[in-house]
Amino acid sequence: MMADANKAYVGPIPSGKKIKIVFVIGGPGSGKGTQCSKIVNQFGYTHLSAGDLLREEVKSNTEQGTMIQNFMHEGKLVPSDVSVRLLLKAILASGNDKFLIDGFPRNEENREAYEKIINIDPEFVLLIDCSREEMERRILHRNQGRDDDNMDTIRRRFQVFQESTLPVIQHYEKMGKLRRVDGTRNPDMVFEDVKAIFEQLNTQANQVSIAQTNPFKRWFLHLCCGCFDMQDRRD
Ligand SMILES: Nc1ncnc2c1ncn2[C@@H]1O[C@H](COP(=O)(O)OP(=O)(O)O)[C@@H](O)[C@H]1O
Ligand SMILES: Nc1ccn([C@@H]2O[C@H](COP(=O)(O)OP(=O)(O)O)[C@@H](O)[C@H]2O)c(=O)n1
Repeated sequence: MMADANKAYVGPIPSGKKIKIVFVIGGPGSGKGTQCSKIVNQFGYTHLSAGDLLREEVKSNTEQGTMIQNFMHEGKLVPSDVSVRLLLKAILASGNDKFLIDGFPRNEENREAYEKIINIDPEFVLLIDCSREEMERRILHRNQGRDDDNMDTIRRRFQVFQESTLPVIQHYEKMGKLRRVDGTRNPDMVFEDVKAIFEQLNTQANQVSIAQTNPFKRWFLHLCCGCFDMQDRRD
């Protein structure tokens, strides 16, 4: 059988490599990319945008690129095994061990394909909430020359968000993994809330590693937390 370069085998991720994943989801134009670049600057994650990876693939002028372009032009979701394999390839190519996956999963099929192919439990799922009017206004002013930023395609993308992404949101909410921020405010204000969520994750991770590695520090931490507890009660 002829090897097809576009469907070349990728993966799996070496077991034993501890990788952190955070999904960033929200409607089109909610500010996912904008917040991701702030998170990258402050917390050292690698930003992987499913949409950007697909747009890169379109530029390759392959049969797969043309297929992707047709889906994106209509505002439809590209088949999940394509987007998941692009994500896997990008994770493997990066030296980093923590990733923001932006614009993914967008439907249950995306989520299931991810669980089958990559299967790294996300630390949490950041949802950027924004009103439709505000998202529409932002997209129409985005001015990045994207051929899907036109009124007909935007309508279809909103419909996909309502019908296909909401079940994914509900899934992670049930699992206690959803962290929701109000994205209608200005980018710095939104980031204040986003930052607090990531800081909380760091604090939890530090406490776990201290507790695992050093019994004296564990005792000290316990003592401090006890003191802070008492302080709180006094206030
Ligand atoms: N909080 C915000 N307030 C106003 N404009 C914003 C905000 N966040 C992003 N934008 C602008 O809105 C447009 C869409 O943002 P972007 O981050 O590309 O959204 P998404 O990745 O969710 O599609 C961009 O032009 C961006 O500069
Ligand atoms: N998981 C994904 C993400 C994006 N896409 C495609 O990429 C398009 C643009 O997604 P994007 O995340 O770059 O942009 P926004 O729609 O969020 O503004 C979507 O409308 C889909 O056609 C996809 O098929 N599957």
